[in-house]
Amino acid sequence: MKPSPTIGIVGSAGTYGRWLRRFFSTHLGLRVLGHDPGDPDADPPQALLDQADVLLFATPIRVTAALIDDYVRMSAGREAGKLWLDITSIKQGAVEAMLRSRAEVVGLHPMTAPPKAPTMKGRVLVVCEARLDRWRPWLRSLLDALEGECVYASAQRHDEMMALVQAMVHASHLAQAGVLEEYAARLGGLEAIMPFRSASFELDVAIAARILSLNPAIYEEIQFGNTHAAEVLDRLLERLAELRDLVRRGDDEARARFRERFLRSREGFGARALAEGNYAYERVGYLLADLVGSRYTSVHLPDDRPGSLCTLLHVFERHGVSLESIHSSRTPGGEVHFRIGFVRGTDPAGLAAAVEEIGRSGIGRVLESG
Ligand SMILES: NC(=O)c1ccc[n+]([C@@H]2O[C@H](COP(=O)([O-])OP(=O)(O)OC[C@H]3O[C@@H](n4cnc5c(N)ncnc54)[C@H](O)[C@@H]3O)[C@@H](O)[C@H]2O)c1
Ligand SMILES: O=C(O)C(=O)C[C@]1(C(=O)O)C=C[C@@H](O)C=C1
Repeated sequence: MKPSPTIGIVGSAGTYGRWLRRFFSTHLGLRVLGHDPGDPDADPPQALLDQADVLLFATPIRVTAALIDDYVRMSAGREAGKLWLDITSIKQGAVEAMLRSRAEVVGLHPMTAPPKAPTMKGRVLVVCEARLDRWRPWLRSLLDALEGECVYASAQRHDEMMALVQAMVHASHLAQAGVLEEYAARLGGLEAIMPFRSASFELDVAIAARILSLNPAIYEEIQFGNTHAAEVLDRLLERLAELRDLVRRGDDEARARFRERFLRSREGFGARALAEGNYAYERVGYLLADLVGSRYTSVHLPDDRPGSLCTLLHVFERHGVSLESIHSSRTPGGEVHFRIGFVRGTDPAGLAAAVEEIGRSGIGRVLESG
């Protein structure tokens, strides 16, 4: 095992492949080779098999196990002593295929689309250690550098969990999106419904929109490629059908049954999960409320040093502008920015002067102001 291994990424031109290439080369300073039929300048598979100490598969779920089998055949034993990784959303097929090689094998699953940030800080990363020995210290250093919240599981347990965490969640939101589409003609589309939103509705629509915006092949495969998904969908459908039947019946007995069968889930959740979930919801609710506030300024601070936020806030203080909220986020390009909300009745002239000073002095770059 080398301290600075060469990385080979299969699927290097894909959404995650590109993020990983940047992570390994820029963040870790490692040499990276990549193969992808979508990139005419990519390295041939043989170069990866010859030169890469760590081979990582970041390819479409549906083809990954068969592709790994091809690499096992092409590698013909050269992989002994090396480390093979994959990031497929369904782990059993890919991990079993990698185990047919002679390499050490770890399956990874980032529980997020590629972040705008350079690492996985704050995101969950599932780690399936299938055959790990000499590469263990390097894997540890990789996981540390990724800064994700690691959870360890066998590939089978991962897939069982994902039937709940992904297949059920995606299916429920895709079903909601379909119902909203059906009602759209009568009610005037989502634009007509949104003004009536609750925070729950807004979040559910955001989740559906997120799913519908990302790679459709991933969402298809998470339903069709996870052998545990159909059973979870059966359970979900049974619950919904039972609820529908009770609501149609509508008598006191049906209501009592609803309370017992549905609202009693609070006991199953347990006091702690209820309290934590409820608190998380409230925090997100405040965040959503802050983000729709119409008096705000979004500022990127180019000078990443202690005290630069304080300097920015002093500008508002000097111009007599009171802040109501402040949140950090990232632009689609990945730049950290602060969205600052102002109290009702803020003097527009004072605010304009503060915004002007921030831009002119170079303290920050004003991205948006409302
Ligand atoms: N995007 C996400 O949100 C996300 C999150 C977690 C895990 N994943 C997993 O990451 C993997 C890649 O997802 P993605 O979103 O980057 O998909 P993608 O479609 O953007 O990228 C896949 C890449 O694989 C390439 N490819 C196809 N066949 C190949 C072959 N024979 N050899 C080499 N490359 C080949 C494609 O040309 C493409 O560039 C999937 O297994 C997915 O489950 C994705
Ligand atoms: O949209 C996101 O950032 C996601 O979390 C994507 C998501 C998910 O919806 O579960 C989708 C596929 C990946 O396997 C991991 C996570």
